[in-house]
Amino acid sequence: MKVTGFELRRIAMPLVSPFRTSFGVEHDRDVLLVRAVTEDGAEGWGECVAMSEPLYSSEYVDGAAEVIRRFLIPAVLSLPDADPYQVEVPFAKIKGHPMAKAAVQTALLDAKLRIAGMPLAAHLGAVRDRVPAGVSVGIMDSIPELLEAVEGYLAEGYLRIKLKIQPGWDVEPVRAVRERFGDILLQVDANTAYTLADARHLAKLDPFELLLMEQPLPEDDIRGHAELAKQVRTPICLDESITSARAAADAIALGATSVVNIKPGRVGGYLEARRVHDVCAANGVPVWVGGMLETGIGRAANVALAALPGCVLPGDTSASDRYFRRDITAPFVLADGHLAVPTGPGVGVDPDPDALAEVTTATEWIAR
Ligand SMILES: CSCC[C@@H](NC(=O)CCC(=O)O)C(=O)O
Ligand SMILES: [Mg+2]
Repeated sequence: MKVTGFELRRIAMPLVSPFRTSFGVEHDRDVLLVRAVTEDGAEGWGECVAMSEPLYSSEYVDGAAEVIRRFLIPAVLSLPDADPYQVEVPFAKIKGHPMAKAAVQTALLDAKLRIAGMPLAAHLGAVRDRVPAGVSVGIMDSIPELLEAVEGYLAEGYLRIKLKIQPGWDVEPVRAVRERFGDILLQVDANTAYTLADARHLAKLDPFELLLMEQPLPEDDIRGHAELAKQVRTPICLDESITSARAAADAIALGATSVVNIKPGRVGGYLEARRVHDVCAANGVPVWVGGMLETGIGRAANVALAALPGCVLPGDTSASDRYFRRDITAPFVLADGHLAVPTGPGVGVDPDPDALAEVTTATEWIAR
């Protein structure tokens, strides 16, 4: 596949409501989209999930754009065949920047699959045509406000609730949700906000029968998570720590995780995400697909990934209106608590030109 060039397009997507986590509050998404254009006029899209600031991980959107512009696109254009599998060879020489790599690789994968007329879901090995939807609920100013938000999401049909937690906002909100809504599927995500010294406190979550406790400790504290897993009954689920299939294998072998949140941007793309899925499946570790507040482009690809056999838990694959008043693609809409897996070739969705124009803040074309 010969690529003539790439478009880097920045879009500003306001959130329908602030989204608060242990590392900050998001009011809008400054998103970098990558569009690959091939010699015979095909195109493919990839969404870079890096946030505006390096708070979830070390990547941030301006930095990702620079790495894509200066290093990743030249690496692709230097290849005789801009194949998404082949670009992993030169990309491996460039240290880090998985979200930037994922955006470029996904644009190439989308183009390749559109040319072949193959849906991404089929290419990845999907076994379902719809996936159960969970929803991530941010830290709120009060318990009543939290209960109102959870009630709304349950009424919309979400099949699993995830609560963001941090020191000072953990046991009580979980207790309140459990007491109000009974035995719903419920889990928490700390985004690395605790230390091993908090083990006895985190064990206070055990009576609430949570599905999992996501990334309680810093992303590089694998030993700490293995120790914490011996002190709490709630299953530990790693997110930020799982940067590759090898990292997943190591964390599982060391007893640091018994569930894994798969995020293609965090591991460098959908091909590595499938490898993480396969390593976890081989070890009997359940996985689910996480989210980075993606637009319909990234959401479509995540829903395809969530249809793989090892994805046995609802993911953070919510409807478009969880975050956006208007998506840049046809919106993903909840149906009986599920999202339909796109059936079109590639990621299976296309940006609506008018919607895209409305939110575009910058665009640049980078050619051979
Ligand atoms: C701005 S927080 C992004 C990372 C966070 N993502 C979510 O909570 C789900 C977001 C979504 O629904 O896309 C996580 O650590 O899992
Ligand atoms: Mg998380």
